[in-house]
Amino acid sequence: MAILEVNDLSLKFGGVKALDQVSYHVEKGEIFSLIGPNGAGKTSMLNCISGLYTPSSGSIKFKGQEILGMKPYNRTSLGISRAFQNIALFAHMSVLDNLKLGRHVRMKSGMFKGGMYWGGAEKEEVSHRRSVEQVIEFLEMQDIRHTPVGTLPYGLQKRVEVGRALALEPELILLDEPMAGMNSAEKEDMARFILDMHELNGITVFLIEHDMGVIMDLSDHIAVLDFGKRIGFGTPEEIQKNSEVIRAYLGEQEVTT
Ligand SMILES: Nc1ncnc2c1ncn2[C@@H]1O[C@H](COP(=O)(O)OP(=O)(O)OP(=O)(O)O)[C@@H](O)[C@H]1O
Repeated sequence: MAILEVNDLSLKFGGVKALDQVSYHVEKGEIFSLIGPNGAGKTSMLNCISGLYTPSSGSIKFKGQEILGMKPYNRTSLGISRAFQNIALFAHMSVLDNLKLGRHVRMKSGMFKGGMYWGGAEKEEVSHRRSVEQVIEFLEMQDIRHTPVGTLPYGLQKRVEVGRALALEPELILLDEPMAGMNSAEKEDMARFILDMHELNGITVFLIEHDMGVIMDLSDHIAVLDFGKRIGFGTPEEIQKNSEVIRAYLGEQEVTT
């Protein structure tokens, strides 16, 4: 069953077609990757799914429901969360507080509502805490729980950014280059976390990544963009044999699977 269906999606910036009638679908429970050269439209696609950009035409359905026109926080409530390419955390706050705040600002009771319905807010606080603790354990961040995020090495900051999205308990997690700038040990850890979130927690993973070894190893299906157009869609084997993809992108990449 498709958890996400993107149909004929187009997005324009002035004369630039960032996305040009792109269609594909993501199966529930799979690891799906979107690849392509710099400027191909990958981040723009994530921005359309998470609600930061409004496409000029087309449709995006999550679990059969049209989500275009919905506010980003409503998409989060439905079960979509996102880790940003450029880390979107509060540098002076601890890992724990960043994860808690991530949930507070994106989930039901705001501070005002919390003050009015104390019982509800208290229950919610307990559920925030439980979810955040689970994420800290899952991503092996116990040792750094009280460390200000800004003092952590880059690879760990990326891990906290992924944790912030995971703490929202998504059904679909959007990961924008979660391994960019990491060394190979950090990449291996992140690849393991991605596999575990998918295998142990049944989360559907939507991944943007430039490391083709990682992509070919992890993905169930891949879509390829070039200048805003979809030039390939299939399994890693099919994508590696696709002559248009090889010409536009893979030819210049090192694929070590
Ligand atoms: N807010 C914006 N305003 C104007 N143009 C934009 C905006 N966002 C993206 N674009 C343009 O849309 C096209 C696609 O950019 P996008 O960032 O989505 O590509 P990408 O595949 O994610 O690239 P990269 O791999 O470098 O992150 C580019 O031509 C880019 O300049």
